[in-house]
Amino acid sequence: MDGHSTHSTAPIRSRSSQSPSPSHSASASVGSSIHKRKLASDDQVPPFPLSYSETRDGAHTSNDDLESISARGVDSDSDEESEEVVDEEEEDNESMRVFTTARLENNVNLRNKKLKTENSTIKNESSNLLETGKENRGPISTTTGSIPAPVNNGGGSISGIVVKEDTVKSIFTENLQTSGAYSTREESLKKEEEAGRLKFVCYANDGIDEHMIWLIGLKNIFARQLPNMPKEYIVRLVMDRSHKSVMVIRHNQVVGGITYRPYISQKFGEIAFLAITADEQVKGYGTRLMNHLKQHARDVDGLTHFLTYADNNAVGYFNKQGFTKEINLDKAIWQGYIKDYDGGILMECKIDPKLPYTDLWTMIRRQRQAIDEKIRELSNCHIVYPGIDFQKTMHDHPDSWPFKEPVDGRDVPDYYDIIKDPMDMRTMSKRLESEQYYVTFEMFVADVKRMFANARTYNSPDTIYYKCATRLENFFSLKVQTGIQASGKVQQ
Ligand SMILES: CC(=O)SCCNC(=O)CCNC(=O)[C@H](O)C(C)(C)COP(=O)(O)OP(=O)(O)OC[C@H]1O[C@@H](n2cnc3c(N)ncnc32)[C@H](O)[C@@H]1OP(=O)(O)O
Repeated sequence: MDGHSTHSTAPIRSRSSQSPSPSHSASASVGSSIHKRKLASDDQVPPFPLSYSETRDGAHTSNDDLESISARGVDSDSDEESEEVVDEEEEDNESMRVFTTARLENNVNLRNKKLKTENSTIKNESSNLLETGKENRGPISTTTGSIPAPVNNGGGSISGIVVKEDTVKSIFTENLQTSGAYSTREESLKKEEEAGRLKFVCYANDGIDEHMIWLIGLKNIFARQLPNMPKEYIVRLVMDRSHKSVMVIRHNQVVGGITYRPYISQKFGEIAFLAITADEQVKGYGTRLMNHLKQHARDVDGLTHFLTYADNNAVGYFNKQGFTKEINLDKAIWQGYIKDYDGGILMECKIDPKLPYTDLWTMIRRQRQAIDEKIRELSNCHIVYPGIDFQKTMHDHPDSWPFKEPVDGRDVPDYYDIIKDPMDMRTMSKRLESEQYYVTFEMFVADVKRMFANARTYNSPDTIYYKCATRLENFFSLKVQTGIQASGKVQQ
């Protein structure tokens, strides 16, 4: 089904006007980076559809599913004025309880047993939260079961394009220097993926128990990281069958994800929610997640663009992921399909038809290497000269004694009247030791030449000072010449 008719009759995409409950504000202390945006205030709370409603891309959403997953009705939450964080956690537990009851009661005992263990992971996570005020602290020791790897049924595990590994250096510090933080983080996360410790999966509400558990985990992260967003609304979109969620799973725990709605016929997707759990932010997960999302949305959904209302605080992150405030996508394609948020800025990202998003870092590294090679062809800036040992070269020479210290104006009263730009070896030593002053070899040579020129300006040719200056300068020039020739040989 296509067009706006569905939009007007089944407002699944509308966003509620529900003002954030105090519980959402209370949880603002939980995360290091809390999402401030909320739904536009003039919107109405969209009712759950009365029955299965067909969405534009043909997906179905069941009222019963949503209601059974949501712990409380929309009204109950919107009326509450003084909810505590504890209530929020209780709601999560309650949500899990209703979810498991609705979903799992018909399963065989063995299956139930297994899922109970899995649920205890999430429940333990909640109780852990009550104690620590933080979320998703990694695997919990009491957990004995593990959630089986999700099945790739078209939207499952996302794999990147394989790139030859031989160009990839493995030493972290070396990579940081040669490739920058982006590539280093991406490379290390890719290694985690290959080792099976990290995975990126994409699921919708497909009724498969394991997938539902992941989605509930993601919903919990959104609820805490986006405190101004009504939780029912989060549940609704995450569980809406026309939405998909790309999730980061580390050690079998959800640590973040993106929920988006692909508008297949219009070839664009709307990112509804995005969050990484507080403990794991700014470690590169958000970037890698976005790269997996782009690759999946392009290769599986056939999308060419993403739109999102980015929270003001997250605009910097979206910029770094290639989103701009300039919207190039024809308004007719998206207007009416996506919903305004207060405190959000509409941003767009064009998905490149060819880029290997999950292996961008190898491209960046290769481009960097190619540029380095070109610079080497065109300039000598990469050449590091062996260096001249200033102390040994000059200080030990028998003619250096007149130049070792600055001229004392008390001994030579008119010296500084005649020599306006004095120089001596002590001053040059200090400049050398600072490692800041002589940024080029030429600057060093200029100081040496000035020192000798000063000596010959102030003193007449028959003086010892004049003669010392000439002999020491000849010696120095010879050393420089020899040094340059030697470094030329080193390069060959
Ligand atoms: C549509 C929406 O849902 S908008 C709301 C977005 N979600 C939130 O704000 C919830 C709280 N925040 C989060 O969950 C996370 O911080 C995210 C999802 C925004 C980013 O995930 P992270 O894993 O922290 O991102 P990642 O580590 O990959 O950082 C990528 C880059 O973005 C920068 N960055 C991360 N978060 C932000 C931010 N809020 N503002 C500006 N820059 C940011 C990082 O410093 C890093 O920069 P670098 O590459 O120059 O070093």
